[in-house]
Amino acid sequence: MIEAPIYGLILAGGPSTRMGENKAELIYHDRPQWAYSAQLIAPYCREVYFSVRNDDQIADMPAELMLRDKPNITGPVAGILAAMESNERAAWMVLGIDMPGVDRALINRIFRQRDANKGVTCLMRDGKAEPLLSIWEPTVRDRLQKYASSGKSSLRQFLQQEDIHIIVIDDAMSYKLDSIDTPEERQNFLRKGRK
Ligand SMILES: Nc1nc2c(ncn2[C@@H]2O[C@H](COP(=O)(O)OP(=O)(O)OP(=O)(O)O)[C@@H](O)[C@H]2O)c(=O)[nH]1
Repeated sequence: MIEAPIYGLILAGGPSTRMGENKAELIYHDRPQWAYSAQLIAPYCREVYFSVRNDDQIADMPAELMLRDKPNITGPVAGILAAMESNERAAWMVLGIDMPGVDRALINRIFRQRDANKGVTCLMRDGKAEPLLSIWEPTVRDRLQKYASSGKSSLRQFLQQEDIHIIVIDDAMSYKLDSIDTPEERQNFLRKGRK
């Protein structure tokens, strides 16, 4: 089987309500998190795009790299579907914008252990699949479209009904996948590298 080429998708379309400022623009590693996330996955991807709800959401982000959400769908599903429909032959490596603990070792692991025969390759921690660091194959598109058009928007729920490839993360490393959603979690992360 010929594996689909991987493109990158940084999910950056959330309203960041709990943080109170756009999580994509926060500085963690000496640069805005959108730029850091893209640099992290770029070596594994043909191109990296940013998934946004509208064009003017994030300062300094190159407009030609923004992929707008599919209308009438809410949440990250709208971004993943828009990407899958923009290039139907691509596999998409998806990374949430609010996971500053994700490092090259984790990206390398999912890339190397990808199973393109399954619809989605996903990391798992604490017994749960983590949809915000995952690889989506083109074969899953139709089912995701149907799922979204029935009004559902939970990525985790979608993954539960799919035959996915799971990569289990060691308990000691699972904190790296934490999303940093509040100012308090951010302060902790900046102080001690975890929330
Ligand atoms: N493209 C796109 N990405 C989204 C959308 N909603 C959330 N995301 C992304 O999905 C990831 C997880 O988002 P959440 O933490 O659930 O939501 P959030 O807006 O970031 O934060 P809250 O408003 O505080 O819940 C982040 O990378 C978000 O940028 C959306 O409607 N469109």
